[in-house]
This record gives sequence, structure tokens and C-alpha cells, in this order.
Amino acid sequence: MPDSKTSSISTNGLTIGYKSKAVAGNINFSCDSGELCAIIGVNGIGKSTLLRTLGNLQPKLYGSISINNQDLSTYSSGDLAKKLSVVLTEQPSSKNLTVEELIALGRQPYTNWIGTLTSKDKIYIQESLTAFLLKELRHRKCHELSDGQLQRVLIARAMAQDTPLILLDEPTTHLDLYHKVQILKLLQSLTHNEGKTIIFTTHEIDLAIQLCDKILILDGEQNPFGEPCQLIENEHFERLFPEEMVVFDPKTGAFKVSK
Ligand SMILES: Nc1ncnc2c1ncn2[C@@H]1O[C@H](COP(=O)(O)OP(=O)(O)OP(=O)(O)O)[C@@H](O)[C@H]1O
Repeated sequence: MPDSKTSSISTNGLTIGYKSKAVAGNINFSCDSGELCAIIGVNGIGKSTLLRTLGNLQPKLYGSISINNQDLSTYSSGDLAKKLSVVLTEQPSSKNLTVEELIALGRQPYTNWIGTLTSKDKIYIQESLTAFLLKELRHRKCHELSDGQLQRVLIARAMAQDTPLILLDEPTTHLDLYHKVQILKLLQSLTHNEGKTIIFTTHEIDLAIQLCDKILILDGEQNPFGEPCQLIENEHFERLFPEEMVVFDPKTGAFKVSK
């Protein structure tokens, strides 16, 4: 696999937050090519803030973020657009586009100033439509899609952008179990079959344990990071929620309501 097609991301002593306050510190993790990584933690702990900081959409407070061992802040915006794509909850403005038009926006980092699509760009768009089962919906306006369909379109746009690193904020929110698994399996196949590096935030801890290669637990203190089985062995999931409400069963890798 050529180097330009692979990507690693790592943080060292990272503190994230806003001018008014630091949200989380002591964030240390690294994710390599071919790895699917989830960021989990309780409401308000800083998952979305971390994802936006990794995606260069908001400044870090302290510490460092490196992509391919190069500091994130030293990349030009053009170079970064070819390295990483960020999938956030979509703004209503782009929902007036058709599925195909929205996916075509993924090719912007490669097109000329008037956005002319080359035959190579068109191939990427068609491949993304096919991979995400969207061919029949290609002419549908995005505001006419279900949440699950729109989520697939947004990930397909990131695939068309063809970046080695993809960051997604809660890609499975509002989806039923079948469609949550469908989206996460698509992400897993992009990492394992195409060597992408994918990081996403989620509240689906059980599914993350089953499907991810690595998990970062934002807990406001140690922020443990590692393979799901290591985190289970070290009892990190037990400490995530107050045990009078929910307990973690290490045998099944799932949470249960406390009796
Ligand atoms: N623009 C902002 N300015 C200041 N504080 C903010 C801003 N956006 C979010 N916060 C605060 O930062 C903290 C972390 O928020 P964030 O959205 O990153 O958490 P989260 O873990 O993604 O939460 P959830 O699971 O509820 O989506 C919260 O206390 C939130 O109130």
C-alpha cells in the first residue's frame, strides 16, 4: 500500500476545550492505518470536542496532535483535506442537494476552482454510491432521506474524498440496531479492507467492544486507551457509570441494569 494512502494519528498530553474552560486533559492515544477506533464516555465529557479538535475544526489548548508524525498545525488546509475528512451531523443547507451532488462535494479537494469533475472524480463518486448501496437513491434530495440513509450518504462523501483518515461524530445516533450495525460494519470494512484509519464517537459501547480495534475511554482522569479486551481485563468499563445504576459484565462485554 503506498504511503500517501495510509495514515496514523496520535496525541501527546493533549488538553481540549474552549477559551472559557478546559474540557478534558491528559489525552494520549494513537491509531494506525487499518484500525477502527471508538471514543466513548458519559454525556458532556468531551467526545465531540475531541473529535472536532482532531479534525482541526477547533484549536487544542495544550499538547500535540500528529498525523503521520507531523504536527497537525503544520499542514496547509489543502493538504489536510487530502489527509482527513470529518463527518459531523449535517447542516440543513446541504440537505437541498441530491445524494449524488452531496457525495460529489467530497471531490472538492481535487477539483479545479470551478469544481469541474474529471473522469477520475466521477469514478470515485460512482464507487461510493455503489459501496454504500445508494445507487437507487442517487437523484433523491438529501432532506427526503431517512436518518440512516443520510448517515450512509455522509460516510459515502468521506469515502469519495478518499482520505486515509476519517473522523465521525456519533455516526449511529437515531438509528435502529440493524442500521447501527450496518454503518459500523461499513466503517470496519473501510479500515480492514482498504487500510483507512477511522475514529468515531459513540454511546454504543457494546457494539464498539465487538467491532473496534481500539477504544479511547474519556473518563476525565486517566482516559484509558487500548484494545477492547485489554480495557475489559483492566476493569475500565466498570468505572464508567455509577454502579448503583448499571454494571458491566466482562463475560458478555455488555452493560446491565443494576438489580
Ligand atoms: N462552544 C462551546 N463553548 C463552551 N463550552 C462548550 C461548547 N460546546 C460544548 N461545550 C461544553 O464542553 C463540554 C463537552 O461537550 P461535548 O459536546 O464535547 O461532550 P460530549 O462528550 O460529546 O457529550 P454528548 O455525549 O452529550 O454528546 C460540555 O460541558 C459542553 O457544555
